[in-house]
Amino acid sequence: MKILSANQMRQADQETIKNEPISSLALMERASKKAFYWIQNYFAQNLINTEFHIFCGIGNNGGDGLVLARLLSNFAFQINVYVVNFSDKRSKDFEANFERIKEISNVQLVELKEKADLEKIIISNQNNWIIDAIFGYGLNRVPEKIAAKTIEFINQSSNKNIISIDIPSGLFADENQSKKQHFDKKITIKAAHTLTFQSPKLSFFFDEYSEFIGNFDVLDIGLDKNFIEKLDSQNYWLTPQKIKQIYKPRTRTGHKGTFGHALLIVGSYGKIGAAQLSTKAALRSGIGLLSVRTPKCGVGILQTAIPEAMVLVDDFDQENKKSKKKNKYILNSFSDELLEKIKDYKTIGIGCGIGTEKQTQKLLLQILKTIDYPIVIDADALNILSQNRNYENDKQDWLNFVPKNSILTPHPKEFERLFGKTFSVEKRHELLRDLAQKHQFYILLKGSFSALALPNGDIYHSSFGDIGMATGGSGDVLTGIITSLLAQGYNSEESLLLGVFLHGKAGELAAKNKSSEAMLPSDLIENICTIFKLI
Ligand SMILES: NC(=O)C1=CN([C@@H]2O[C@H](COP(=O)(O)OP(=O)(O)OC[C@H]3O[C@@H](n4cnc5c(N)ncnc54)[C@H](OP(=O)(O)O)[C@@H]3O)[C@@H](O)[C@H]2O)[C@@H](O)CC1
Ligand SMILES: [K+]
Repeated sequence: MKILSANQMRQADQETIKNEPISSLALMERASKKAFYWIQNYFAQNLINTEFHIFCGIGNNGGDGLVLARLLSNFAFQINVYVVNFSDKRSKDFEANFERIKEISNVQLVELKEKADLEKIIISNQNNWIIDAIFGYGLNRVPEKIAAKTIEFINQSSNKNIISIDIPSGLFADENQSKKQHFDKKITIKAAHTLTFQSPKLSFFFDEYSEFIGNFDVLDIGLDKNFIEKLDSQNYWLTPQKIKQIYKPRTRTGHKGTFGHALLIVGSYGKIGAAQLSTKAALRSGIGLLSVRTPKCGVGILQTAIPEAMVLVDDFDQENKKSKKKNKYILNSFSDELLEKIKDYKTIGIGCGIGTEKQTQKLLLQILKTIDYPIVIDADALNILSQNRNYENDKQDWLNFVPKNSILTPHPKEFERLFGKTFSVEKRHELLRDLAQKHQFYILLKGSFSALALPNGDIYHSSFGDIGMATGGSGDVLTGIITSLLAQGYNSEESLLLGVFLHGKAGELAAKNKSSEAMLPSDLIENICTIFKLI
């Protein structure tokens, strides 16, 4: 699904009004009704006992708050509406709804002009909920005066039951909105739920902002689909619908060769667990044949634990004879014969638990210089790349040896080591896009919302997953999955998107069954089976 900018939302709003046609007042009613239905469904029988405190700005976000107040007044116990008078420029549709709300008896209307007005507000924790309709996508500078005071007041209230309409007030929908000002943490609503209209906003996908957004739901308010189709956007939200288009169900015919043969280069002494996790995950994700290269010390462990995997043992003994330096605890560089062999694999996944020893560095360089097919580069392989950046001489910058269409999977720290620090998350987002375009590879920036940057400049954002996945080993599982999909003939884009989906959904299921605290990366591997069946 396209992620629309605030400007595009405004255009879509105008086009819908013109083409449907519908008045802007009726569109506001329709949008707010969607929010009302969500609330009705969420509270169910409790709605009648709930007291709402609805803080409304004076623009259309505030207008939504007023409509919501009117609709809720038929069901809820008590409604308090506070109009935050941060400006005299009340919108037309706000005014229209303001006139209507005055007539409703169980709605208490309070106008806020200065800090002293806030001191009179009492919000208890018992069955009291706050609705934030102060600013929507129209926010274009950091709130001040009464708007700032109100937001601080809400955040300081002990009541954390906050629902934000469209976007938490104080947060910019996207960087273009902000006139280059950075948002102020203290003056941004911390919502438990955000009910957003038509399209999620870009800022929802930055981990740094998730404490403000809480859980978000996108409400379809029927904006002009044809117009949205034509809008240019390079930001997407990864949806199950997209995954359905990618997934290729298997037919009756086919053999193990049909589903590809990959090589995983993983593990070192003390990190054979990483090798096991990536290997198991690759096998569970449908690969035809899997070979694993792991240090000699890991061979027995791997062969015992995972009989389905083949271990590439060629040249271990030969190498040991040749050079005393070769060591059984780390991944050593390959012999020429072995290097010749690796040209035949469909793909390679390299990095999980490999360490950054000199010999292992040499191995990575050999691989990058030998093959021309896309591979998956993770963890220590990324760290090795970052130790071998050369900004003066392109020919010595290892990043330039990465085969086109390969997939790099850094977490934010690895990203920073590899590509440098950025001033803000928005800048990092643009850097991510530029890098994928410049180098023509895929970058998966991992996080609780992962960003998947494609060489054509598009970025997909994934909201699949669970906080329980933030643990050692989770990334190894993902590398195994993506390598497996690449080997099966999914192209790099498909492997990346489908891989992130399988991994994220497997994590959600693990959290559901075992809790975010107790789940393990091994649980993700077991759950891949169920997730395949759900696509
Ligand atoms: N998309 C859709 O189709 C639909 C959208 N709908 C709703 O409309 C919302 C957008 O409404 P909106 O454009 O009226 O802007 P909103 O966020 O209410 O702000 C009001 C005004 O505040 C001002 N302002 C900005 N920053 C400021 C600051 N720091 N301190 C003080 N003032 C500040 C700024 O005006 P300015 O002063 O810059 O001229 C701005 O115009 C949207 O989020 C959704 O809830 C639905 O109703 C129907 C369908
Ligand atoms: K809001």
